[in-house]
Amino acid sequence: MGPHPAVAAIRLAVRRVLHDVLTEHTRSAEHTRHTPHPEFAEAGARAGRQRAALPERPDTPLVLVACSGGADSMALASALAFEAPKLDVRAGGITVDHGLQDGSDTRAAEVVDRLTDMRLDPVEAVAVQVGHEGGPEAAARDARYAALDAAAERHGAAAVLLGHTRDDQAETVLLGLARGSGIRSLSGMAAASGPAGRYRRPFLQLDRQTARKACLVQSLPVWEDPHNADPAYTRSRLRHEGLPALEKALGKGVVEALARTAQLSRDDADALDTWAAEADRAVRDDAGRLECAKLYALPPAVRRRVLRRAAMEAGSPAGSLFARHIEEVDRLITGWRGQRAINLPGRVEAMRQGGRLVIRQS
Ligand SMILES: Nc1ncnc2c1ncn2[C@@H]1O[C@H](COP(=O)(O)OP(=O)(O)OP(=O)(O)O)[C@@H](O)[C@H]1O
Repeated sequence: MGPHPAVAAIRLAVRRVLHDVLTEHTRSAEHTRHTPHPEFAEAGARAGRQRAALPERPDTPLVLVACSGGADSMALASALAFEAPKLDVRAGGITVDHGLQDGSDTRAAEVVDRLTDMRLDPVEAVAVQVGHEGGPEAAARDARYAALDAAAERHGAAAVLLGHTRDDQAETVLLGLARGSGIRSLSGMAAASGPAGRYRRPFLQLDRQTARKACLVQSLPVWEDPHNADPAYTRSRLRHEGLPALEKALGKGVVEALARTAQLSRDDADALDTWAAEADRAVRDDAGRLECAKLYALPPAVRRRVLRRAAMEAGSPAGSLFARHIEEVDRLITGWRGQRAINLPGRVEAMRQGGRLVIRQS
């Protein structure tokens, strides 16, 4: 008898990602072998040789699972532990202790024990200090990713797996929708993100229920994060009140539809970004200044992206540059009536000078 369908589903999802990681690892190992490091190349050329010996990369890549001890990431860890040895991939695990609840260190130690029992190696608990910037959720996330990045570097990991599910994706899409900031935020989380696509989300197409079921049938003890049920957190309210209400009103398929929206929006947003990068070159004069008449002729979605790029180039931080800022700059093009310079985050100002739009440090 084969594994329970839920277990088969989580394993398949992980196997697919491990295949990708392996393929990329092999490709980059080949590349490293055949492309001499600049220093070595120079020394080699001086010595009349084209290639210099380089330390070989280990042939078995390491994949780490980021595990909170919750159902999603425990299911992920179990699937990684099962699939990795079959593919000649090394598998390890990291749990982050945010230090936000009493006994969080004990819990982190328990997660370490469970991952070790699954024969993952290396396994590590990392304690972090959570600041306040951007609110409690954002601060914890920033601290967590910083710790995961550091762990990945320290261990030379080829990838770090995260347990986000289709339900998490649906929540992210709804949060983006409610922010009113365009299709990039509707595109939710990417299957691969972070430095060199380090973070992978094998369960992005899988529902949370399947991950839970897989833990249940494998008798994996899971920890319920009290924050996940805490109505003080926006995401928690969405999970426990918002989405169930939507499902009641619109039917059960809404989570799947929202996740599909994420994928479609991502493709659209990527296309528009590419288009905007091309338009950016086309709307500049010989001195590289933005020409208002050419900007005016662009479709609004492309023009706003060109303006956003220009503001960021001038030093506006992406995180504080909102749709309303860009709309105001856009009115210098589409609704010109002699407005004054517009202040943007990061001490950047946008103004119209003759037929040109100038965006610069104020
Ligand atoms: N404390 C932590 N240590 C390590 N990884 C974490 C931690 N918290 C979250 N993660 C990673 O980020 C993913 C998303 O976490 P989040 O808390 O947003 O979702 P979740 O649905 O509650 O996941 P889980 O059931 O695995 O806790 C987790 O699946 C896990 O891979």
